[in-house]
Amino acid sequence: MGDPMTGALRLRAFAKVNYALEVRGVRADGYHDISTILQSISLCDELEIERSDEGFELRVEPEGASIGPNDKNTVCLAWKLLREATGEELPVRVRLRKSVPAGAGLGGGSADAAAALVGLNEMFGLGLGDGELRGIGVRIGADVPFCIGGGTALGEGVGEVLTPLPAPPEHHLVVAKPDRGAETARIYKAYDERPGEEWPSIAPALDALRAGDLGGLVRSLGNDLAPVTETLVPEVGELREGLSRAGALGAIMSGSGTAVYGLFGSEAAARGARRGILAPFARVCRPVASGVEVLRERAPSRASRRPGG
Ligand SMILES: C[C@@](CO)(OP(=O)(O)O)[C@H](O)COP(=O)(O)OP(=O)(O)OC[C@H]1O[C@@H](n2ccc(N)nc2=O)[C@H](O)[C@@H]1O
Ligand SMILES: Nc1ncnc2c1ncn2[C@@H]1O[C@H](COP(=O)(O)OP(=O)(O)O)[C@@H](O)[C@H]1O
Repeated sequence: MGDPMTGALRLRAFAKVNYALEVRGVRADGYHDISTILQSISLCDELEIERSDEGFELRVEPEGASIGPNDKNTVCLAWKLLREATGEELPVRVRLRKSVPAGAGLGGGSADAAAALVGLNEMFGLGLGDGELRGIGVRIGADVPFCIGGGTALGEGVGEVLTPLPAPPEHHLVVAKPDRGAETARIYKAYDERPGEEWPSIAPALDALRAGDLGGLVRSLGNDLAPVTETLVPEVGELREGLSRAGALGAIMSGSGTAVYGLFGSEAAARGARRGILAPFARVCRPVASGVEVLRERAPSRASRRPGG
């Protein structure tokens, strides 16, 4: 449990990629049952949560980051749900520094919600376990439960039934995104309307991870949603081909897109390839073992302490 007197917390909220994603069927509520292998990556947003006297205040940086209104922000939704679940006031000011592009399939909004849940739980000494946080998180988005723990995991159900997997063999990624994004709901809907021709199964990717076989993982990268997004946003396919030409061992779209990533055996190879990628967003990343990292705790200033808090 965290120190209830903690005045401010800084957290990293790590993005994710999907090494493999298989859509298994549609449920009565319109959501899709999937099997997916999720991996946290070093690309991250940063949150600074500071105690205040009352209510909730959010400042998003850089200003003009097009992620919608503050009251719909996943950080605000996390705060509201946690307040409801615990009956505590949780007065805070949050600064959210975005680096993860939105509409990318990199789970940035989900990661921010996960970091807010973990941070508020710690700051206010709420004592909720990971299972309870995941139960709140799934009400914000299907990827939030994964982002709370992060690392490498198999996601089933709508992505919230999680089984930890071994960390992947060492590699680096170049993650790139065209200007246009994709809306997850629209991509799943277009998937339903599209005739057959699915990529077979995540099983070989699971075997490769369990065997620590990078070549096997590269050969079994796959995503049922990729052909759908690539039809709607042709730049996605062009970027994927660009990454392959630049020397990626394998390249595939993440989640519902429009980000694409390539796998490389070394950081030097990834950096070399990135220089040749003409995309508005292109970063070299590595896999990381957690979804949220608490960076440092600062002693509370007198002004920010609640009486008796
Ligand atoms: C495709 C994936 C793969 O990891 O990631 P992203 O591309 O979003 O990062 C996930 O399945 C997305 O998870 P997430 O983005 O959290 O989804 P949510 O906000 O819960 O849902 C947005 C919308 O997508 C559709 N949806 C989402 C998850 C799922 N298993 N089936 C669905 O049909 C629903 O129409 C839902 O209203
Ligand atoms: N903190 C947030 N960061 C990013 N997007 C957010 C956030 N809060 C709400 N959103 C909204 O959610 C949408 C999807 O979030 P995003 O991080 O892009 O997820 P995806 O992994 O589906 O690409 C965004 O386009 C934006 O409108």
